[in-house]
Amino acid sequence: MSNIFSGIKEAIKKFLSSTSPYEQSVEEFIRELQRILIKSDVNVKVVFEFTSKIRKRALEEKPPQGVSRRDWFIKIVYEELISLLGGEEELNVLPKKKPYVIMLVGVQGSGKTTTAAKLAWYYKNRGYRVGLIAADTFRAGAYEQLKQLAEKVGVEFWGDKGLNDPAEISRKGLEYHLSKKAEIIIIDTAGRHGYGEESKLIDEMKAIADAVKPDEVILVLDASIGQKAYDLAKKFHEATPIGSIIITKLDGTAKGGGAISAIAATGAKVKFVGTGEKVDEIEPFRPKNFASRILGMGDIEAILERVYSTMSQNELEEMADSLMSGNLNMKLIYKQIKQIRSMGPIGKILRMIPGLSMSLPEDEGALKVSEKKMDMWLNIINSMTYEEMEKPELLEREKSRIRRIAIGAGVAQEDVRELLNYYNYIKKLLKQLKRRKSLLKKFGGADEFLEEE
Ligand SMILES: Nc1nc2c(ncn2[C@@H]2O[C@H](COP(=O)(O)OP(=O)(O)OP(=O)(O)O)[C@@H](O)[C@H]2O)c(=O)[nH]1
Repeated sequence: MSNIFSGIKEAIKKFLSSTSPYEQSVEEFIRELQRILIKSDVNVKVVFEFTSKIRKRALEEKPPQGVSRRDWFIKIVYEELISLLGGEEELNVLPKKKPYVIMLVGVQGSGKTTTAAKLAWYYKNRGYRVGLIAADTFRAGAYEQLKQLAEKVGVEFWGDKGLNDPAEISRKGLEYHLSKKAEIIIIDTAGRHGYGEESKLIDEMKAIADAVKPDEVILVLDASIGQKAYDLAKKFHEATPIGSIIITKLDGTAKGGGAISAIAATGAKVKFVGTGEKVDEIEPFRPKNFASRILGMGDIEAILERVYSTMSQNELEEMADSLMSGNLNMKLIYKQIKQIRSMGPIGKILRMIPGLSMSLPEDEGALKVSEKKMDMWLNIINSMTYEEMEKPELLEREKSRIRRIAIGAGVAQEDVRELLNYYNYIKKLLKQLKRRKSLLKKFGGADEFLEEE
């Protein structure tokens, strides 16, 4: 099966093993990528925007020292794919307010009814009181289906088979659930009005939205929807502003490209994905995971790891340089603490300074700081004035500053003093290291000499 997943993986393999010049390999990869995406039902406009971004970056960006252009290119593709899928950030799927009214829209069979129940299950399990409303008056079975699912999940249900105006049903349902103190109310709407009656469906969505003023309209899309997705998403979006998207049936063999187009058409982000028919088969969408899956993470993991570790190595070196240039202040300490989690402790940075690694104390205990303490210290530095950050010595001279900073950061004065001690320790250490380095320089062959020491 040549789908979006296997196709792109194959193209990457070809790109990495190609012996053509870099620019030519990029062009070849891009042409292949366009072909795969269009075949997987991604809208043509979306495809060209996406690939021209990749091409531009691939030709303009210069990889940092130690990273090959081909590895850097893979990183570009990975990042652009994540951005196409909605960006690095995971969406917050919990409601911003209570009560929160969600209206599900989408064409017939996309999985709205099932998804309504899945959402009810998801939120109920996170402690919310959920209510469901059956406002699909077109499909005869929809009412019973949702009612049964509501029972299965164990949430309140509202529907009225005697009514045939979905807006009225929704309004009454909302009243009912509010009287029951529901915190999240989910409305399942119709997906069809009969052949060629699309405009009627869109009018109906508008009427429901007018009646209940939903906090969020979610477009439910079947992953296999195909080329129609882009236009369809646009149409729904014009009637009721789509806040987010749920892609269903991602467990199937769908090509999945249509869903990507819909994301681009609405500018909305994917909130959840459905991965099966059961009510618990729903999960928040993670663009990063999905991008990895498309690219075949196993294959590119080593490359990305190489690129990112070389990048942090370069940053480490930069920091070592600025430490050695002598202007140690709290801003530098702040920056260092912020990066410590991804790069390692200051001891590691100091060890990178050429020729000085051997001069560091064996026991790095004094250089180690717990994560909790790091957060506290960041707080403390944030409570300093710019002048104090530049010249921490001011705190030694005027003790009232310590008190003010402690109050500002909500910590004890002792904690401020401890940070100051750490700062003084690093300062002393740097001074020793510098003296040693200049002495060795004076007598020649410093670096090599030290390395052999
Ligand atoms: N494999 C799989 N099947 C799903 C998923 N979500 C829904 N389905 C199935 O898709 C079919 C249609 O789902 P419904 O929830 O009835 O669709 P609907 O959008 O409410 O349909 P209308 O009421 O006609 O608009 C059902 O057989 C569901 O079991 C999913 O994530 N994975």
